[in-house]
Amino acid sequence: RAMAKKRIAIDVMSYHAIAPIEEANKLKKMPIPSAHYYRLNEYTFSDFNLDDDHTLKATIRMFLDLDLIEKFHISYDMMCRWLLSVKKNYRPVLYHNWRHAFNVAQTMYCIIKQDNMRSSLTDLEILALLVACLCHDLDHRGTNNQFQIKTMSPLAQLYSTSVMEHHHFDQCIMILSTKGTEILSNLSQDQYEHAIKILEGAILATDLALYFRYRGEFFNMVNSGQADWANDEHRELLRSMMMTACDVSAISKPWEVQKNVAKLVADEFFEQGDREKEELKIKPVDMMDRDKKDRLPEMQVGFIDSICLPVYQALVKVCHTTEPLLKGCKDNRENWTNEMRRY
Ligand SMILES: CCCOc1ccc(S(=O)(=O)N2CCN(C)CC2)cc1-c1nc(CC)cc(=O)[nH]1
Repeated sequence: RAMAKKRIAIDVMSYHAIAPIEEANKLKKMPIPSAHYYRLNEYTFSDFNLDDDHTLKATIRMFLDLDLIEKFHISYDMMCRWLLSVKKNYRPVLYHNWRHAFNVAQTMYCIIKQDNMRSSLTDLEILALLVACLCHDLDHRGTNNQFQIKTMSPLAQLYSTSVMEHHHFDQCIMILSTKGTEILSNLSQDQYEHAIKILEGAILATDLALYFRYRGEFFNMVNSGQADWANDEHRELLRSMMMTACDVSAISKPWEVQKNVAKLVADEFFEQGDREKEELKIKPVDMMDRDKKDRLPEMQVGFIDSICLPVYQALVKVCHTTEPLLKGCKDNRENWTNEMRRY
Protein backbone atom coordinates (compact mmCIF):
# COMPACT_ATOMS: atom_id res chain seq x y z
CA ARG A 1 0.00 0.00 0.00
CA ALA A 2 2.80 2.41 0.90
CA MET A 3 4.43 1.74 -2.47
CA ALA A 4 1.08 2.29 -4.20
CA LYS A 5 0.67 5.65 -2.42
CA LYS A 6 4.23 6.62 -3.37
CA ARG A 7 3.50 5.64 -6.98
CA ILE A 8 0.37 7.81 -7.04
CA ALA A 9 2.27 10.71 -5.48
CA ILE A 10 4.97 10.40 -8.15
CA ASP A 11 2.37 10.23 -10.94
CA VAL A 12 0.58 13.35 -9.70
CA MET A 13 3.77 15.35 -9.08
CA SER A 14 5.38 14.22 -12.29
CA TYR A 15 2.44 15.38 -14.44
CA HIS A 16 3.58 18.94 -13.69
CA ALA A 17 7.25 18.09 -13.42
CA ILE A 18 7.94 16.64 -16.85
CA ALA A 19 8.43 18.68 -19.98
CA PRO A 20 5.81 18.58 -22.77
CA ILE A 21 6.54 15.98 -25.47
CA GLU A 22 6.39 18.73 -28.16
CA GLU A 23 9.37 20.48 -26.55
CA ALA A 24 11.31 17.19 -26.47
CA ASN A 25 10.49 16.59 -30.14
CA LYS A 26 11.95 20.01 -31.00
CA LEU A 27 15.16 19.38 -29.04
CA LYS A 28 15.73 15.90 -30.46
CA LYS A 29 15.71 17.31 -34.02
CA MET A 30 18.37 19.91 -33.27
CA PRO A 31 21.96 19.27 -34.45
CA ILE A 32 24.40 19.07 -31.51
CA PRO A 33 27.57 21.20 -31.92
CA SER A 34 30.95 19.76 -30.87
CA ALA A 35 32.58 20.01 -27.43
CA HIS A 36 35.19 22.19 -29.09
CA TYR A 37 32.49 24.60 -30.35
CA TYR A 38 31.24 25.03 -26.76
CA ARG A 39 34.75 24.93 -25.25
CA LEU A 40 33.45 22.22 -22.89
CA ASN A 41 36.97 20.86 -22.30
CA GLU A 42 38.12 24.14 -20.74
CA TYR A 43 38.03 24.92 -17.02
CA THR A 44 37.53 28.57 -18.02
CA PHE A 45 34.16 27.66 -19.59
CA SER A 46 31.30 30.07 -18.93
CA ASP A 47 27.61 29.79 -19.85
CA PHE A 48 27.12 33.57 -20.07
CA ASN A 49 27.12 33.66 -23.89
CA LEU A 50 24.80 30.64 -24.29
CA ASP A 51 21.01 30.79 -24.60
CA ASP A 52 18.91 28.07 -22.92
CA ASP A 53 18.73 25.86 -26.03
CA HIS A 54 22.52 25.87 -26.27
CA THR A 55 22.86 24.82 -22.62
CA LEU A 56 20.65 21.82 -23.42
CA LYS A 57 22.62 20.94 -26.58
CA ALA A 58 25.93 21.38 -24.74
CA THR A 59 24.69 18.98 -22.02
CA ILE A 60 23.72 16.40 -24.65
CA ARG A 61 27.18 16.85 -26.16
CA MET A 62 28.72 15.96 -22.76
CA PHE A 63 26.68 12.72 -22.60
CA LEU A 64 27.57 11.89 -26.22
CA ASP A 65 31.31 12.51 -25.79
CA LEU A 66 31.41 10.33 -22.67
CA ASP A 67 29.66 7.57 -24.70
CA LEU A 68 26.97 7.37 -22.02
CA ILE A 69 23.97 7.28 -24.40
CA GLU A 70 25.49 4.34 -26.26
CA LYS A 71 26.87 2.45 -23.26
CA PHE A 72 23.63 2.61 -21.25
CA HIS A 73 21.24 2.31 -24.19
CA ILE A 74 19.55 5.58 -23.31
CA SER A 75 16.78 6.34 -25.82
CA TYR A 76 17.48 9.74 -27.37
CA ASP A 77 13.81 10.77 -26.96
CA MET A 78 14.03 10.03 -23.23
CA MET A 79 17.38 11.83 -22.96
CA CYS A 80 15.86 15.00 -24.46
CA ARG A 81 12.68 14.86 -22.37
CA TRP A 82 14.62 14.03 -19.17
CA LEU A 83 16.97 16.97 -19.74
CA LEU A 84 14.10 19.41 -20.42
CA SER A 85 12.34 18.13 -17.28
CA VAL A 86 15.46 18.58 -15.15
CA LYS A 87 15.81 22.16 -16.41
CA LYS A 88 12.07 22.75 -15.85
CA ASN A 89 12.41 21.75 -12.19
CA TYR A 90 14.93 24.46 -11.43
CA ARG A 91 13.28 27.63 -10.17
CA PRO A 92 14.29 31.05 -11.56
CA VAL A 93 16.20 31.97 -8.36
CA LEU A 94 19.24 34.23 -8.69
CA TYR A 95 22.03 31.66 -8.24
CA HIS A 96 20.84 28.09 -7.45
CA ASN A 97 19.14 27.77 -10.86
CA TRP A 98 19.55 25.62 -13.99
CA ARG A 99 22.66 27.56 -15.09
CA HIS A 100 24.43 26.67 -11.82
CA ALA A 101 23.63 22.97 -12.30
CA PHE A 102 24.77 23.15 -15.93
CA ASN A 103 28.08 24.78 -14.95
CA VAL A 104 28.68 22.21 -12.19
CA ALA A 105 28.09 19.42 -14.73
CA GLN A 106 30.51 21.02 -17.19
CA THR A 107 33.27 21.11 -14.55
CA MET A 108 32.62 17.42 -13.78
CA TYR A 109 32.74 16.62 -17.53
CA CYS A 110 36.01 18.53 -17.80
CA ILE A 111 37.63 16.69 -14.84
CA ILE A 112 36.56 13.30 -16.22
CA LYS A 113 37.58 14.10 -19.81
CA GLN A 114 40.87 15.87 -19.00
CA ASP A 115 42.13 13.47 -16.37
CA ASN A 116 40.89 10.54 -18.34
CA MET A 117 39.22 9.59 -15.03
CA ARG A 118 37.82 6.73 -17.05
CA SER A 119 40.88 4.91 -15.75
CA SER A 120 39.77 5.17 -12.14
CA LEU A 121 35.98 5.73 -12.44
CA THR A 122 33.63 3.14 -14.00
CA ASP A 123 31.22 4.20 -16.76
CA LEU A 124 28.39 3.74 -14.26
CA GLU A 125 30.07 6.16 -11.82
CA ILE A 126 30.61 8.66 -14.66
CA LEU A 127 26.92 8.44 -15.67
CA ALA A 128 25.77 8.82 -12.06
CA LEU A 129 28.11 11.76 -11.38
CA LEU A 130 26.95 13.69 -14.45
CA VAL A 131 23.28 13.06 -13.57
CA ALA A 132 24.05 14.05 -9.96
CA CYS A 133 25.62 17.37 -11.02
CA LEU A 134 22.64 18.26 -13.23
CA CYS A 135 20.15 17.29 -10.47
CA HIS A 136 22.07 18.28 -7.32
CA ASP A 137 20.10 21.51 -6.61
CA LEU A 138 16.70 20.58 -8.14
CA ASP A 139 13.80 22.76 -6.97
CA HIS A 140 16.09 25.01 -4.89
CA ARG A 141 14.15 27.95 -3.39
CA GLY A 142 17.10 30.29 -3.00
CA THR A 143 17.22 29.67 0.76
CA ASN A 144 19.58 27.43 2.77
CA ASN A 145 19.02 24.54 5.23
CA GLN A 146 19.01 26.82 8.28
CA PHE A 147 16.18 28.86 6.71
CA GLN A 148 14.08 25.68 6.17
CA ILE A 149 14.52 24.81 9.85
CA LYS A 150 13.90 28.39 11.11
CA THR A 151 10.68 28.62 9.04
CA MET A 152 9.71 24.99 9.87
CA SER A 153 9.14 24.51 6.14
CA PRO A 154 7.48 21.27 4.94
CA LEU A 155 10.94 20.14 3.77
CA ALA A 156 12.41 20.61 7.26
CA GLN A 157 9.55 18.47 8.60
CA LEU A 158 10.41 15.76 6.05
CA TYR A 159 14.19 15.75 6.59
CA SER A 160 16.05 16.57 9.79
CA THR A 161 19.54 16.86 8.28
CA SER A 162 20.79 18.03 4.86
CA VAL A 163 17.22 19.24 4.31
CA MET A 164 17.60 20.72 0.83
CA GLU A 165 19.98 18.00 -0.39
CA HIS A 166 17.46 15.27 0.53
CA HIS A 167 14.82 17.19 -1.41
CA HIS A 168 17.11 17.60 -4.45
CA PHE A 169 17.72 13.81 -4.44
CA ASP A 170 13.98 13.10 -4.07
CA GLN A 171 13.23 15.37 -7.05
CA CYS A 172 15.97 13.63 -9.06
CA ILE A 173 14.42 10.20 -8.35
CA MET A 174 10.91 11.49 -9.12
CA ILE A 175 12.00 12.59 -12.63
CA LEU A 176 13.97 9.35 -13.21
CA SER A 177 10.87 7.35 -12.15
CA THR A 178 8.42 9.16 -14.40
CA LYS A 179 7.20 7.64 -17.66
CA GLY A 180 8.94 9.33 -20.59
CA THR A 181 12.01 10.44 -18.62
CA GLU A 182 13.31 7.11 -17.27
CA ILE A 183 16.80 7.40 -18.78
CA LEU A 184 18.13 4.60 -16.52
CA SER A 185 15.43 2.13 -17.59
CA ASN A 186 17.81 0.06 -19.75
CA LEU A 187 20.32 -0.51 -16.96
CA SER A 188 20.32 -3.97 -15.35
CA GLN A 189 18.70 -4.24 -11.90
CA ASP A 190 22.17 -4.33 -10.30
CA GLN A 191 23.47 -1.39 -12.33
CA TYR A 192 20.30 0.64 -11.54
CA GLU A 193 20.53 0.00 -7.78
CA HIS A 194 24.23 0.87 -7.78
CA ALA A 195 23.64 4.03 -9.87
CA ILE A 196 20.94 5.23 -7.43
CA LYS A 197 23.28 4.63 -4.45
CA ILE A 198 26.04 6.66 -6.17
CA LEU A 199 23.50 9.39 -7.06
CA GLU A 200 22.29 9.67 -3.45
CA GLY A 201 25.82 9.87 -2.06
CA ALA A 202 26.88 12.42 -4.67
CA ILE A 203 23.87 14.75 -4.23
CA LEU A 204 24.02 14.60 -0.41
CA ALA A 205 27.76 15.29 -0.61
CA THR A 206 26.96 18.81 -1.87
CA ASP A 207 25.82 19.71 1.68
CA LEU A 208 28.91 21.62 2.90
CA ALA A 209 28.21 20.26 6.40
CA LEU A 210 29.01 16.77 5.08
CA TYR A 211 32.09 18.07 3.23
CA PHE A 212 33.41 19.41 6.54
CA ARG A 213 32.60 16.09 8.26
CA TYR A 214 34.37 13.83 5.76
CA ARG A 215 37.12 15.94 4.19
CA GLY A 216 39.70 15.19 6.90
CA GLU A 217 39.56 11.50 6.08
CA PHE A 218 40.06 12.27 2.37
CA PHE A 219 42.97 14.66 2.97
CA ASN A 220 44.74 12.13 5.23
CA MET A 221 44.15 9.30 2.75
CA VAL A 222 45.54 11.34 -0.14
CA ASN A 223 48.43 12.93 1.77
CA SER A 224 49.53 9.65 3.35
CA GLY A 225 49.44 7.89 -0.04
CA GLN A 226 47.12 5.24 1.42
CA ALA A 227 44.40 5.88 -1.19
CA ASP A 228 43.18 2.54 -2.47
CA TRP A 229 40.87 3.05 -5.43
CA ALA A 230 39.79 -0.59 -5.28
CA ASN A 231 38.19 0.25 -1.91
CA ASP A 232 34.55 1.34 -2.33
CA GLU A 233 34.72 3.72 0.63
CA HIS A 234 37.75 5.45 -0.86
CA ARG A 235 35.92 5.76 -4.19
CA GLU A 236 32.84 7.20 -2.46
CA LEU A 237 35.02 9.79 -0.69
CA LEU A 238 36.70 10.76 -3.98
CA ARG A 239 33.31 11.14 -5.72
CA SER A 240 32.04 13.29 -2.82
CA MET A 241 35.08 15.57 -2.96
CA MET A 242 34.70 15.83 -6.75
CA MET A 243 31.08 16.98 -6.22
CA THR A 244 32.22 19.71 -3.80
CA ALA A 245 35.02 20.75 -6.17
CA CYS A 246 32.52 21.09 -9.04
CA ASP A 247 29.85 22.76 -6.87
CA VAL A 248 32.20 25.62 -5.87
CA SER A 249 34.08 25.78 -9.21
CA ALA A 250 32.78 29.29 -10.01
CA ILE A 251 35.48 30.37 -7.51
CA SER A 252 38.16 29.27 -10.00
CA LYS A 253 36.75 31.03 -13.08
CA PRO A 254 38.40 34.04 -14.78
CA TRP A 255 37.97 37.12 -12.60
CA GLU A 256 35.21 38.74 -14.71
CA VAL A 257 33.17 35.51 -14.49
CA GLN A 258 33.82 35.01 -10.73
CA LYS A 259 32.84 38.65 -10.02
CA ASN A 260 29.55 38.25 -11.89
CA VAL A 261 28.73 34.92 -10.23
CA ALA A 262 29.61 36.22 -6.76
CA LYS A 263 27.10 39.03 -7.31
CA LEU A 264 24.37 36.45 -8.10
CA VAL A 265 25.31 34.45 -4.99
CA ALA A 266 25.31 37.60 -2.83
CA ASP A 267 21.98 38.83 -4.20
CA GLU A 268 20.37 35.45 -3.53
CA PHE A 269 21.81 35.43 0.01
CA PHE A 270 20.64 39.02 0.59
CA GLU A 271 17.08 38.09 -0.46
CA GLN A 272 17.09 35.41 2.24
CA GLY A 273 18.47 37.96 4.70
CA ASP A 274 15.68 40.39 3.80
CA ARG A 275 13.08 37.68 4.49
CA GLU A 276 14.73 36.83 7.82
CA LYS A 277 14.53 40.51 8.84
CA GLU A 278 10.95 41.03 7.60
CA GLU A 279 9.18 37.68 8.06
CA LEU A 280 11.18 36.11 10.88
CA LYS A 281 12.17 39.33 12.65
CA ILE A 282 15.68 37.94 13.16
CA LYS A 283 19.07 39.42 12.32
CA PRO A 284 20.62 37.51 9.39
CA VAL A 285 24.24 36.30 9.41
CA ASP A 286 26.64 38.81 7.79
CA MET A 287 26.80 36.69 4.60
CA MET A 288 23.08 37.34 4.07
CA ASP A 289 22.89 40.88 5.38
CA ARG A 290 22.90 43.46 2.58
CA ASP A 291 23.89 46.10 5.14
CA LYS A 292 27.20 44.19 5.43
CA LYS A 293 27.90 43.99 1.67
CA ASP A 294 31.23 45.77 2.23
CA ARG A 295 32.48 42.57 3.89
CA LEU A 296 31.88 40.55 0.69
CA PRO A 297 35.54 40.51 -0.55
CA GLU A 298 36.76 39.51 2.93
CA MET A 299 34.11 36.76 3.11
CA GLN A 300 35.15 35.44 -0.31
CA VAL A 301 38.76 35.19 0.90
CA GLY A 302 37.42 33.28 3.93
CA PHE A 303 35.37 31.01 1.65
CA ILE A 304 38.47 30.33 -0.48
CA ASP A 305 40.71 29.60 2.52
CA SER A 306 38.25 27.49 4.54
CA ILE A 307 36.41 25.62 1.79
CA CYS A 308 37.81 25.92 -1.74
CA LEU A 309 41.62 25.78 -1.53
CA PRO A 310 41.62 22.68 0.73
CA VAL A 311 39.51 20.60 -1.66
CA TYR A 312 41.47 21.69 -4.76
CA GLN A 313 44.84 21.10 -3.03
CA ALA A 314 43.78 17.53 -2.17
CA LEU A 315 42.05 16.81 -5.48
CA VAL A 316 45.09 17.86 -7.55
CA LYS A 317 47.08 15.09 -5.82
CA VAL A 318 44.62 12.51 -7.19
CA CYS A 319 43.65 14.14 -10.51
CA HIS A 320 46.69 16.14 -11.60
CA THR A 321 44.87 17.78 -14.53
CA THR A 322 42.56 19.64 -12.09
CA GLU A 323 45.51 22.00 -11.40
CA PRO A 324 43.75 24.89 -13.29
CA LEU A 325 40.97 24.76 -10.61
CA LEU A 326 43.60 25.27 -7.88
CA LYS A 327 45.37 28.00 -9.88
CA GLY A 328 42.13 29.86 -10.72
CA CYS A 329 41.13 29.75 -7.05
CA LYS A 330 44.50 31.17 -5.94
CA ASP A 331 44.27 33.93 -8.59
CA ASN A 332 40.81 34.90 -7.31
CA ARG A 333 42.10 34.94 -3.73
CA GLU A 334 44.49 37.65 -4.94
CA ASN A 335 41.69 39.43 -6.82
CA TRP A 336 39.34 39.42 -3.78
CA THR A 337 42.20 40.61 -1.56
CA ASN A 338 42.75 43.55 -3.93
CA GLU A 339 38.97 44.22 -3.78
CA MET A 340 39.22 44.39 0.01
CA ARG A 341 41.70 47.28 -0.29
CA ARG A 342 39.12 49.23 -2.37
CA TYR A 343 36.70 49.64 0.52
C1 LIG B 1 29.36 36.04 -2.62
C2 LIG B 1 28.55 36.33 -1.42
C3 LIG B 1 29.18 35.83 -0.12
O1 LIG B 1 29.38 34.44 -0.28
C4 LIG B 1 29.93 33.75 0.77
C5 LIG B 1 30.15 34.30 2.03
C6 LIG B 1 30.71 33.52 3.05
C7 LIG B 1 31.05 32.20 2.80
S1 LIG B 1 31.78 31.22 4.04
O2 LIG B 1 32.70 30.31 3.44
O3 LIG B 1 32.31 32.11 5.04
N1 LIG B 1 30.64 30.33 4.73
C8 LIG B 1 30.12 29.22 3.93
C9 LIG B 1 29.50 28.21 4.87
N2 LIG B 1 28.44 28.85 5.67
C10 LIG B 1 27.89 27.85 6.60
C11 LIG B 1 29.00 29.98 6.45
C12 LIG B 1 29.62 31.03 5.52
C13 LIG B 1 30.84 31.65 1.54
C14 LIG B 1 30.28 32.42 0.53
C15 LIG B 1 30.07 31.82 -0.79
N3 LIG B 1 29.39 30.68 -0.87
C16 LIG B 1 29.23 30.14 -2.10
C17 LIG B 1 28.51 28.84 -2.19
C18 LIG B 1 27.04 29.08 -2.43
C19 LIG B 1 29.75 30.72 -3.25
C20 LIG B 1 30.48 31.93 -3.11
O4 LIG B 1 30.99 32.51 -4.10
N4 LIG B 1 30.63 32.44 -1.86
